Amino acid sequence: MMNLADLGRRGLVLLGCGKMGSALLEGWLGRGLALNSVWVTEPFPSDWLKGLAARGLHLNAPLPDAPAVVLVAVKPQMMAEALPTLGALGGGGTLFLTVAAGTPIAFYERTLGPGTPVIRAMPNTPAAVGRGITAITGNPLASEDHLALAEALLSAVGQVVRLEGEHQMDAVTALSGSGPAYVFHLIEALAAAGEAEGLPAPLAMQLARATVTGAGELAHRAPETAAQLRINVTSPGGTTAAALAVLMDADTGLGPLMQRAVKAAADRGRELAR
Ligand SMILES: NC(=O)C1=CN([C@@H]2O[C@H](COP(=O)(O)OP(=O)(O)OC[C@H]3O[C@@H](n4cnc5c(N)ncnc54)[C@H](O)[C@@H]3O)[C@@H](O)[C@H]2O)C=CC1
Ligand SMILES: O=C(O)[C@@H]1CCC=N1
Repeated sequence: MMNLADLGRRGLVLLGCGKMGSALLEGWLGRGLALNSVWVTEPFPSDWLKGLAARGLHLNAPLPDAPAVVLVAVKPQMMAEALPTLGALGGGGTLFLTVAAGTPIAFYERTLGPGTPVIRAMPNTPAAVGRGITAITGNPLASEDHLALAEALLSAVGQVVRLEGEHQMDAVTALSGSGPAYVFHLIEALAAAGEAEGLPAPLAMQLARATVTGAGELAHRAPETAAQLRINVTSPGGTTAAALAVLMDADTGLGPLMQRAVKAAADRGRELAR
């Protein structure tokens, strides 16, 4: 049975440590993972990573023979080049936990050998502040212990949900994996709209940013549904109702637009899988 103590003893390997790998690593180190139990393979290490290496993290060093977990966090486009370098760790007791969008579990099984436990996870960047959400699903070799270990690791940086199966992964990627970008773009669009109504740019951006983060925090904490929170802002015949008439238009509103955006992301995930 594998647990977090085992992870400290046998080691955690990160293949690729860019934005997502760093967000996860930051969360784990914050939760007490020892620097000397982490091996990172990263051709372009950040200054942050180099600083960690100076304090005991193994950076671009020979890997342990049988680490407890390999976290795969390279771009799908780099996968075919990067993953075979870890071929020797496949088919043994090492769990491969991958966050790459689009790359199907079958690819890892083909590259690492059929006896390899693989868990595919889709996190998002709010993990950097402990407020991510990650969806996971494993191959048949990923045991309940493996899933529990992945859950323990990923819950260090936010919520974790288990999927029915890999068939849900492209939709999840399109919703929560890419979703933070849609929200950041909402901040940009809201600020630009404020500017168009005559506000100076810095003030418009301050108002937009605080509004989105404040509303997000309220949605996080309040027991009411999102619909009820929306209704609470909307005075009959008032300003919000006028805006929502535009945003909730069945043909030209945010609903159909968001559907198109999420479908484009899910389609791209399916394309990357080919
Ligand atoms: N950024 C995000 O919001 C999310 C990203 N993901 C997934 O996480 C993965 C990484 O994405 P990001 O961190 O955003 O990209 P990134 O480009 O910031 O990080 C990828 C890292 O892999 C490194 N790399 C390239 N070739 C390598 C090799 N041969 N061996 C080892 N490392 C190598 C790069 O130098 C880079 O630092 C992707 O597969 C993406 O689909 C998943 C969920 C959310
Ligand atoms: O844009 C991407 O492909 C990755 C997956 C989810 C978020 N970023």
